[in-house]
Amino acid sequence: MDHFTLRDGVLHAEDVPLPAIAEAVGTPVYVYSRATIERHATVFREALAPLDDPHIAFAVKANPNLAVLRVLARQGYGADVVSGGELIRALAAGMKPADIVFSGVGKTHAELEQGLREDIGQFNVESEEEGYELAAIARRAGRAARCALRVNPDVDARTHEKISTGKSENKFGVPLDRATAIYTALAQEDGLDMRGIAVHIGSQLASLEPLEAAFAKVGALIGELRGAGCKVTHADLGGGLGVPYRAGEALPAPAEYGAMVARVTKDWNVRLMFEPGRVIAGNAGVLLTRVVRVKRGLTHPFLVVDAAMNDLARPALYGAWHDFEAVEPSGERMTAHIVGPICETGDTFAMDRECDALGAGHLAVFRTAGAYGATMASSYNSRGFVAEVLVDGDRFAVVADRIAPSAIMDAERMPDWLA
Ligand SMILES: Cc1ncc(COP(=O)(O)O)c(C=O)c1O
Ligand SMILES: N[C@@H](CCCC[NH3+])C(=O)O
Repeated sequence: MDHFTLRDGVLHAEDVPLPAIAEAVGTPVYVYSRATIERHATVFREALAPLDDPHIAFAVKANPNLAVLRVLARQGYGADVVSGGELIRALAAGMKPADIVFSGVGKTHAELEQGLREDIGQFNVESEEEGYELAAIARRAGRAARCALRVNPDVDARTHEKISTGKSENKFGVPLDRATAIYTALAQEDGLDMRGIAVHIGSQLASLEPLEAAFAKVGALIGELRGAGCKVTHADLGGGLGVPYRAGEALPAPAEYGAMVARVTKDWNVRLMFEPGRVIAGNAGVLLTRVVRVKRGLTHPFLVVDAAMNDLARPALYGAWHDFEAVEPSGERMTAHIVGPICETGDTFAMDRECDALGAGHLAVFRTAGAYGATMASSYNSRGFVAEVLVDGDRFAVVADRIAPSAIMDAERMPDWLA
């Protein structure tokens, strides 16, 4: 359930009519609902109630907006970060260093130093090479970095190939059959406190089976590691739960996920950690856009909207579906190609889509845009960066300014030799 509903024929975010936001901030603009974020945070936490003191780290990549992170920090959430930039954001939003997990296959030397300096809770080490580099940095600082070893369980997550991370051909983690040797070797390093295993097989998972298969392999590995004399006190089970992108789509509920995790991990005797992203933020946001014009097409009209692939990349990147609705539906329907203004055919949100009838100047939303939306924006075609708004009851605030093309140009320099 989300808090974007029609009231008196006008789509609202909580108690705020979306036309009021378009009027005040312009379009395109992302609109997030605080109540929905909090509800999802609560639902996910409650789904893990059968577990003993789970640690939940929001995957910052899904929505790194500072205000969104602050809402989650107040819910007791930590952060899963994958860059120095995300680490700075999580700290700025009020997340405690101890509640931060640093994932990522390409942490630079500087990022490893930064994580250590901030004394973050855990590094999810993705290779033997990274482990030795981190150990050397930590030793020099007279410290021991708390680490989990991320394993690649070679499980097909049955999601889009570009967001699948747990197959042996994917770059993430170390192969399971080498994990015990690597863990044992890294555990000898003075600079490392090897304390657990991490796994994350992909995003937008529509079924629990691949997760269960991956977790079962982690369970066996934990047994093997302990048999080899290693300490294992933590297991990070990543994120990945899918969300409905189409009204009525059935996906595993967080409670089913929690029950499965409790069943599979009951004898592990570790502190479990989680890195949910999309399931918290996805349906907590919409992208509000205005129809620029309706252009006659061969089969159907083109609805040219003022949002584009630079604002919401998922349809262009993954062929992803986002429900599209009028803000003030007339009751009439149409079939249209929904496109942005960018000079690429890929700047297409939907082809042959049946939707509310819309005309030039009308407002509409792409739903389920709260995760992997604004965070993946670019300024392609010199369009500037999209604005973001957070709604809280009957009030709203701009939580990210629209960055104008001229401001982006300000960061560019003309070399002397072209002056
Ligand atoms: C390491 C890691 N953790 C967590 C996530 C969050 O995934 P999701 O948004 O699907 O929950 C991702 C993204 O897939 C990831 O790569
Ligand atoms: N960007 C992807 C998700 C990537 C998950 C990152 N590990 C999407 O929009 O679906």
